[in-house]
Amino acid sequence: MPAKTINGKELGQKLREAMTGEVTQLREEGIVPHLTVIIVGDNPASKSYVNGKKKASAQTGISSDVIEMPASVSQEELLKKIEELNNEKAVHGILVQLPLPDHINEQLVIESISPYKDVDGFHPVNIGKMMTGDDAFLPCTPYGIITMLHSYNIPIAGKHAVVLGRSNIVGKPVGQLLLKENATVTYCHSKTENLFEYTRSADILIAAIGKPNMISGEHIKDGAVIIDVGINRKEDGSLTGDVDFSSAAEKAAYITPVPKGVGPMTITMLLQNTIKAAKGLSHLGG
Ligand SMILES: Nc1nc2c(c(=O)[nH]1)N[C@@H](CN(C=O)c1ccc(C(=O)N[C@@H](CCC(=O)O)C(=O)O)cc1)CN2
Repeated sequence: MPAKTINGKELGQKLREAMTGEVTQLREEGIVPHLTVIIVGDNPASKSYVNGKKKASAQTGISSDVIEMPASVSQEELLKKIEELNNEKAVHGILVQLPLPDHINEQLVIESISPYKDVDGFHPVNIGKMMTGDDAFLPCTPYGIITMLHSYNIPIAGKHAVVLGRSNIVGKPVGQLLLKENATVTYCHSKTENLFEYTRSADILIAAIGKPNMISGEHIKDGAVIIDVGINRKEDGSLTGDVDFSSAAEKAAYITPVPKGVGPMTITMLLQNTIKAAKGLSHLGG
């Protein structure tokens, strides 16, 4: 039987509608959740993601603004702006769109954002809390993936989850979140030998390697759950994932498409984190 498609666009939309109620409630209490996004340079993909964040915020009743800085901005100037936003009471969430130009130390920038306003969930304090299972801002893409699995009632406990990729923003954290849900987790990466032996043993396969169509039906187990995090742009401008959708869908039980799979969930979970930040900071008197 062909796989069920996990529609991240539809699910994201449904969750955003539910969030509208939460935001209305906060506004009635005098708290207007506010997200500030900083974008450096003019990478077209980054611009389009930032636009998506702005639109989705407005749709949910979250106020937002975008600070555009030229690619030539100094690291010092960027850090100074973040410091100002850390001290601005009306700003609940701060997000610096990645990637940054080469002359800027990305990790330093991430660490300069207050952990209370780190709605991307990239700050080491939030990463550490996520690892220990404490309350934290979760990185949006991994958070979106776990939300998808829960929403489709896909069992995780006891399953073999194989994560392809070890980036700080997707691979490493999604493995941790799956472990927290009692999956047995294997990380694979560019140096993994006999990679397809692992992919074929996965009950849940997370493909986050950035190689178009690297995984196809022959590389997966019957009845597996396939989560495709790859966003690869083809020459004609269209998008393709790390998974060859049609051959994988013949064998899988569930599969996410690209587009309309994981991507829209990333933005949805950012909104959820911004609401959380607004609630948390208001309790701290901010
Ligand atoms: N500060 C951050 N930078 C980046 C993050 C992040 O979470 N925080 N993630 C990615 C980019 N990203 C969000 O910023 C993102 C990527 C893709 C989508 C999305 O909805 N994709 C659509 C397709 C859109 C298109 O046509 O290009 C989909 O998959 O359906 C949303 C957000 C790197 N940087």
